[in-house]
Amino acid sequence: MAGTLIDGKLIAKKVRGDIQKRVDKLKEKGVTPGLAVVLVGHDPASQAYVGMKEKTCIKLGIHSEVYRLAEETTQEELLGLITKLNNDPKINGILVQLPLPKHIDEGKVLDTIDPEKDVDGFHSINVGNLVIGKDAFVPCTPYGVIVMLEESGVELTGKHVVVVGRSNIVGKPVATLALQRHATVTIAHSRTKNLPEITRQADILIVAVGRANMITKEMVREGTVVIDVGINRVETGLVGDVDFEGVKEVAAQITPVPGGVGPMTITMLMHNTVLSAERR
Ligand SMILES: Nc1nc2c(c(=O)[nH]1)N[C@@H](CN(C=O)c1ccc(C(=O)N[C@@H](CCC(=O)O)C(=O)O)cc1)CN2
Repeated sequence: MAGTLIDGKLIAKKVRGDIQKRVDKLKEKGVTPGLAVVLVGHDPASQAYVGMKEKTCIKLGIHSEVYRLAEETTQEELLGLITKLNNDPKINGILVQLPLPKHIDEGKVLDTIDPEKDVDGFHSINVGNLVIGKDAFVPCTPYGVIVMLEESGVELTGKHVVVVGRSNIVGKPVATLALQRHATVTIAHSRTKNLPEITRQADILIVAVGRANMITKEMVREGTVVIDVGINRVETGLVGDVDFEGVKEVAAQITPVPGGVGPMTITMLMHNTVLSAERR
């Protein structure tokens, strides 16, 4: 292997150590941070992620409430629960697991969460504040990507960051965060022409498109740092958006799947929940 591995599990463990200290400090002051997670329906991957969030809260001593609602829950019922959680002093963070069933308006739900408890950073106010550089909750996966780069000694200033994918959850916010750190940023997407020509210009390549193994060795220049945000379930198990075996031969540093960005998502959620409790 030419490049070195960016070990998400190891970095997540280190960051969680710091979060643990902050939880302990809050508890000394009589404050227990609290996170409420709402899951609608029975998507197996979502159920697993919610279980992982609950387990991590318990490990860190964060109060955890999980609401598992039936697939046919109405939008009004869901908004009612969010309003109740907005007014609950035990709860510092509220997260609605995505994706939601089709009959529910995702934007309406996310904008009903109190922006001060919006630990996912998906409320329009937090999205807007992030873009203009004001105080905001930073969405967990993009935040995790930036922390991984920083912990791996990768400087962003002046670098060409190419983001493949323009989702609200990952592509757009990670591009914003890289820009704030003085990178030159290109966002590529499904309609981008000559994608390999663009990805080969990257110093740092961040891929979040949800298509198994779509970034091949030929699309990556020697010495690039490659961050794979994709999690795709294929017959052989979990794979990313990057053809790991091929690309690792040319990359300077690369994240694996699993064990790369994934563990950082839940870690940064814990960070945001503790931050919300500290702000209170
Ligand atoms: N409200 C939200 N919904 C969703 C988010 C989000 O940030 N907020 N992100 C994803 C899912 N997600 C957290 O919710 C998540 C995805 C992956 C992992 C993770 O640790 N993955 C492991 C593999 C785990 C496995 O075996 O499946 C890894 O990559 O090593 C954690 C959280 C969509 N929804």
